[in-house]
Amino acid sequence: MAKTSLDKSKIKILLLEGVHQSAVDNFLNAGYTNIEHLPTSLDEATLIDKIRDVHFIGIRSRTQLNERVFAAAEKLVAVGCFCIGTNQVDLGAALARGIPVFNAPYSNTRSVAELVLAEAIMLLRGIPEKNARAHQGGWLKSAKHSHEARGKTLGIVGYGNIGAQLSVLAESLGFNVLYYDVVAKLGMGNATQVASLEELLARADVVSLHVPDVPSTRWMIGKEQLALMKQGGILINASRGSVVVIEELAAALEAGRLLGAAIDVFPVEPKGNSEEFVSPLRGLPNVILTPHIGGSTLEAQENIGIEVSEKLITYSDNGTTVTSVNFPEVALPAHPDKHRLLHIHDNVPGVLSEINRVLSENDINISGQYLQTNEKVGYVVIDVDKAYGPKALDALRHVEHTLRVRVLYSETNYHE
Ligand SMILES: NC(=O)C1=CN([C@@H]2O[C@H](COP(=O)(O)OP(=O)(O)OC[C@H]3O[C@@H](n4cnc5c(N)ncnc54)[C@H](O)[C@@H]3O)[C@@H](O)[C@H]2O)C=CC1
Ligand SMILES: O=C(O)C(=O)COP(=O)(O)O
Repeated sequence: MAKTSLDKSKIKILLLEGVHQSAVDNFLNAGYTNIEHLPTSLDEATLIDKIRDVHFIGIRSRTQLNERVFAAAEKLVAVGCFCIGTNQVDLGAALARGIPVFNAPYSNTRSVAELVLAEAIMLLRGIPEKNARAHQGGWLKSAKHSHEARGKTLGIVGYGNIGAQLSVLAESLGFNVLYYDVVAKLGMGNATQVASLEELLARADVVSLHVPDVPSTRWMIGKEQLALMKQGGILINASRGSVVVIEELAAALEAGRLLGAAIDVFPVEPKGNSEEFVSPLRGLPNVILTPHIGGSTLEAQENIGIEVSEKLITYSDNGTTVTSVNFPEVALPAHPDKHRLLHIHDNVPGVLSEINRVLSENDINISGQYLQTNEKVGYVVIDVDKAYGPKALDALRHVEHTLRVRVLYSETNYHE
């Protein structure tokens, strides 16, 4: 057996941003004991310093994993985003180093949808201002600008998991639902897709944004789009702070063009709970400001902790990459009597035949081989009956275009 193997207690796991304890428990139960669990994100310099000997990192939406961080992450095997969005990770930089990135695509979907629905009702009734006044001893009893949700039109921009979940909840309350998406999507219930963002903005009483942070959504709602919204319309953004030009939203609210807004995500967010939150929206009436807590419920966080840690453990133990957001997806059987080689390489012609030539030259008989590729990377998993000797491993590492080689030995679950 190769002595270069690493046992589970030596695999270092760094969990940032208060990832739920359920993740720590899962890692411990799976035999991974070298875990550092921190309540906050780290600034770039500290992260670069810390990540050098880390094998698995778990983050949420705040930690930026950019090219500079990946360049320092010499031992990094995989990344877990304990959230939905993965825009904080340079997925290309990870892929170029053979590092799969996982997330939790559904675990906080419901939490966001529930919050948005509640905010829509609160804003339609002018509750933020009435509530603030009452706390100050005021009494704003009036039906002016107060509306039922029933019969109003909710316009959902981005009809993915959250948008569709919101659509179902909103219809049950009596909203008519319209949605705009760049992809043709099946509408839930009676929800109807419209052909353009402009049409949605013009027809909706409440507009809610549920798009990812991608180039096409960056600053997609600014002065021009706000001007298309109905007089007295409502805007809700619990997607990403880069989607709305916040100064232009503040201007529309101040001018009385919009009745209200609920904003959970901001172009610049405080790094932690002790830093001041600065925004042109502060102090505006009928504006709900929340500190990026759309997905922050105990239920969601516990489920996310379990889901993402399981994906990292499965990849570590077995090589499966199913649901990775940047990597070829390979679903692998268990390998109790087999030694498993994970070979990650640039997706160029000839690499697989070169790998097989090395195996054949070293008299290694293949009992199972699984290959998936994406545009950039090939991921081949090879099960064999006898351990890979150091000579064969060395040759496999030197196959041209190799990005990374890992070995999972069957008897001891040793990893390289
Ligand atoms: N506030 C919070 O705490 C949370 C925020 N989020 C944010 O919500 C976003 C949406 O989450 P999911 O619904 O799970 O994502 P999803 O990927 O299921 O849906 C996104 C939808 O947006 C559509 N889309 C992409 N570009 C578009 C464009 N230019 N115009 C219109 N539609 C476009 C996609 O086709 C897709 O249907 C996440 O990417 C994340 O940034 C997610 C969870 C919690
Ligand atoms: O799931 C997401 O994309 C979110 O925005 C939630 O982020 P958080 O885990 O609260 O930092």
